[in-house]
Amino acid sequence: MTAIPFTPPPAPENRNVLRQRLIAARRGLSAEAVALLSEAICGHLMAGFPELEGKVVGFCWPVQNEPDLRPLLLEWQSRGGRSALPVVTVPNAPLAFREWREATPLAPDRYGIPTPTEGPWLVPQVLLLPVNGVDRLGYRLGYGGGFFDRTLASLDPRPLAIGVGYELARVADIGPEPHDEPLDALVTEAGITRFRP
Ligand SMILES: Nc1nc2c(c(=O)[nH]1)N(C=O)[C@@H](CNc1ccc(C(=O)N[C@@H](CCC(=O)O)C(=O)O)cc1)CN2
Ligand SMILES: Nc1ncnc2c1ncn2[C@@H]1O[C@H](COP(=O)(O)OP(=O)(O)OP(=O)(O)O)[C@@H](O)[C@H]1O
Repeated sequence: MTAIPFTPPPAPENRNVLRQRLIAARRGLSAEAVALLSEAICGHLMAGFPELEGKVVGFCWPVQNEPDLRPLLLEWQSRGGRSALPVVTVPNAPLAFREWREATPLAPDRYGIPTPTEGPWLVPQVLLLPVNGVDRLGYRLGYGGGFFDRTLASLDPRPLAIGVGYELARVADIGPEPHDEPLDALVTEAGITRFRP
């Protein structure tokens, strides 16, 4: 009998090991690589999701080599769209979102992530979620705060959830738990993966 190669999903306590490994791999990318990969991701989003350009789109300020989507958000703004950045009000709660424009003042939040200090609070119709890891069914590994799971579970209607990340974030199975909210689609430098219609 031939052995079938099979990597079992991580037990919940090993998610942090996987998360740290994937974050370290991304942090190993050069600034030049991040710029090229980010451009490719923005191109796929622009071409593949034309319906987003007039919407309220939540995204994340790029930290730790996350994809830089700012040029795309500015382009959508010029076409009538609005952009929003997450604001952690309290841990263990859904994220709030505040409008971001080029002139919006930002200050580091408790994690050091630049966050709007003024401007209207918005409800996103679409969320572009950075992924540290993502599996074949569209389950995502973030930083372990559970913020986006809580946010997706709390918003009605649920926003379209599009993961953004690099091919190096793909794993077979993150071992989803009941609270994990799957992505609708994933965009990497290689293109678009749709997980549900
Ligand atoms: N760029 C960016 N902004 C984002 C997110 C993101 O994924 N990327 N978030 C996506 O949700 C939210 C922030 N989520 C975070 C969750 C945990 C930690 C973190 O470092 N946790 C520490 C514990 C720190 C503490 O509790 O004081 C840890 O896990 O070691 C950071 C950010 C909102 N802003
Ligand atoms: N809807 C929810 N209600 C209550 N607790 C939740 C909910 N979603 C997630 N959690 C809790 O948040 C914690 C972190 O979850 P998880 O490891 O999936 O975070 P993550 O998706 O990697 O992080 P993030 O979304 O902040 O980037 C878990 O302990 C989980 O119990």
